[in-house]
Amino acid sequence: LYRWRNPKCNGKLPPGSMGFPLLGETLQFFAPNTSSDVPPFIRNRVDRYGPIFRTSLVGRPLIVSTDPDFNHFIFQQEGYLFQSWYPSTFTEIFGRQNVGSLHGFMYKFLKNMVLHLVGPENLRKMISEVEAVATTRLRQWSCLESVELKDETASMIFDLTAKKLISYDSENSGENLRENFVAFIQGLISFPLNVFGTAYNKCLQGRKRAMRMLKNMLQERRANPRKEHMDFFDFVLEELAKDGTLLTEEIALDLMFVLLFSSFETTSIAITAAIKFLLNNPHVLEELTCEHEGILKARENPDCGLTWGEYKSMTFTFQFINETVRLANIVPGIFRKALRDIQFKGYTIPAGWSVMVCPPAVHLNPEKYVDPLAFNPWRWEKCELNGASKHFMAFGGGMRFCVGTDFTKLQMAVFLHCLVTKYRFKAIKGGNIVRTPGLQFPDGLHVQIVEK
Ligand code: HEM
Repeated sequence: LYRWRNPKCNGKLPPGSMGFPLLGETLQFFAPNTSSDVPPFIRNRVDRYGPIFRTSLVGRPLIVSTDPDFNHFIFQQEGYLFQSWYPSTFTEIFGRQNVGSLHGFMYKFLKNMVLHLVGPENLRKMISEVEAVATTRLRQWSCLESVELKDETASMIFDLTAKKLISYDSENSGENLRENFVAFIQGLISFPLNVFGTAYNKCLQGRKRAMRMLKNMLQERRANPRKEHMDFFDFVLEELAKDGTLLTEEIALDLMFVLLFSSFETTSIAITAAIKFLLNNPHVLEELTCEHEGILKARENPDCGLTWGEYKSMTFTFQFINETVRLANIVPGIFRKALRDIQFKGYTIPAGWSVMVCPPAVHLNPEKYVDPLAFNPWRWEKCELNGASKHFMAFGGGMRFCVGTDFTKLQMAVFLHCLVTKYRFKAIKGGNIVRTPGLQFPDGLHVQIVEK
């Protein structure tokens, strides 16, 4: 018990409690809460121990940071003192000595891939596609009494994203890839008890089935290769054919899984949260509608679709998006591992310990955001809206800054344009905030959408 509570350290550990042996403080950490504020687990410990504290989750020692300087340091030291987490298969395949170089390679591969597929050049071409999808979905939804917004937007965004990244077309596919992701997500940050019926078990099963589908798709593509590189599979097959590549089929499938997951779930939560904020703040809806109606009025040819110039002119919309992701805190924790003993502000973080940067604490800091729980897009007026800072990390920071940010913003802005110019909407039921340490969203928000 003494050793559990006082882990070995060549210096002074940050203060905190390691909880009970093995269990640590896992149960307290997983307790859901319904506030938009900093999770009570974090708030209570910051009050007691200060902005950097230690704890233990699911058997692993963890340092939690709400300190802007330490967060910044962690992001800047990516690959040197800290490393982000990737699915475990590659450690098993390669053994410990190669993990560093493989990790760097995987990161670059993933980043280049996303930039190829949904980077600036392709985004321009994508506007009309996103507009067409949003228009069709909204028309369908307006024929229904009400829609469960989170699920419907997730299905819309998944179709858009999976089509871009892996040419997956849900309508022409027998098995439903998204359903497997849903099972995976629901148990992603749950207590790791792998027995039939638990969320964790469903999560593992969902991942297994999704991986099997991706594997079949890759094999099909291998049998029918294409000349032009248009999606993730094309790039993977090219890389696999190279001599001396670090990529294996297994790693490629892992990356594909991570990418699909990190792209569609986040964006659909962001859109659902955006609508929830619009419902609660009619004056914001008014300003947003005004901006988008202005775009239509200024258009010379009313039959034309949205243009890149029009998209870039949506100043208030970009402020609105930033405020949405600040308050929604879609990614509640960003995890790293310390590669060696690290000294910071008099504390020592032992090598091998996990570190969690806590964006909600940063985004709800009253010293940086006046009245932090108020939804106020105007607070972003004249602020830099792209990139990250010590006080804004909804899309991460440093080397690992989200490569899908522009794609997400485009999808959100175009969807909002279609919504506010043609439809009215009202809440029918649900929509309370339910937060767990995993992904979080307004729970079961049903809205009715009617044509103007
Ligand atoms: C609202 C939407 C989104 C949010 C809030 C979000 C958030 C984040 C955050 C916080 C990180 C940093 C993770 C870390 O440092 O460990 C990240 C990285 C990343 N995101 Fe996003 N993201 C969003 C949308 C997307 C989309 C649409 C894509 C792909 C098309 C995407 C692909 C990625 C990739 C590839 C990384 C880098 C992963 C790595 O370096 O290991 N994200 N995102």
